[in-house]
Amino acid sequence: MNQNELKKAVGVKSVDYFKSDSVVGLGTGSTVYYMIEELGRRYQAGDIKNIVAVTTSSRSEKQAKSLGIPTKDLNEVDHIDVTIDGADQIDKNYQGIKGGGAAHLLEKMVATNSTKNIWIVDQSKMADQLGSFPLPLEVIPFGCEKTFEDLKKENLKPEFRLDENGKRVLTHNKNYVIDLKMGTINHPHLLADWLDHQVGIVAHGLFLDIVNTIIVGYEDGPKVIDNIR
Ligand SMILES: O=C[C@H](O)[C@H](O)[C@H](O)COP(=O)(O)O
Repeated sequence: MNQNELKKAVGVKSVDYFKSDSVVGLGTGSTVYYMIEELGRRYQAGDIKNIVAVTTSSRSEKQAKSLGIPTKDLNEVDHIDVTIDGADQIDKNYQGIKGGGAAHLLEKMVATNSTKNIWIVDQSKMADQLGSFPLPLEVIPFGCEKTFEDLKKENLKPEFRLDENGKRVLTHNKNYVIDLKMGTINHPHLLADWLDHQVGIVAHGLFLDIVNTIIVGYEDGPKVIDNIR
């Protein structure tokens, strides 16, 4: 199986966790794409009824709407029952890095308002330690060079994320993305705490103590890691 087939297998399987009469959270990314496609199929077939979806990007919102899945803003629901999202890297303690697609601010807000969080990944995302995947930050443009210098002083190896035209990538909220390319993150909680206290950083991609279930795509089929918390 190639990587896309592994992503599709976990995306399709994950929809078993969505139930009728619920509020569902839809993450972002190439793995989530397959999940939303399958959710649309089951919704149209009437196998899943009476749901409303809160999305984490305009991409996922557009896809959900194109399949007829009703959507609402996070402000319009009192909670989300189950959110299914992708991840960029997951360590042996099931902590994660997200934001490879620059959607981590909305994803974190949706995740922290969800009763249950499920991540769907192919096997290449599983690692002993976090950090070989660069850690994304969303930073406000105001004073961003100062923010950048502060990160540099801490030896966090910051780089502004650029698009194919060499322009700084803009997030949904028109902020910049800085990727930290420090290689290995030895103390994710300490780093998350420090980043949480930097004023110009709106969100970082460390998703710690959040996930409840992970579905990993292997050659011999998806494996579910359940009851993580
Ligand atoms: O910002 C993007 C999100 O955090 C994605 O969920 C993450 O990058 C994984 O995406 P993919 O399934 O495409 O690897």
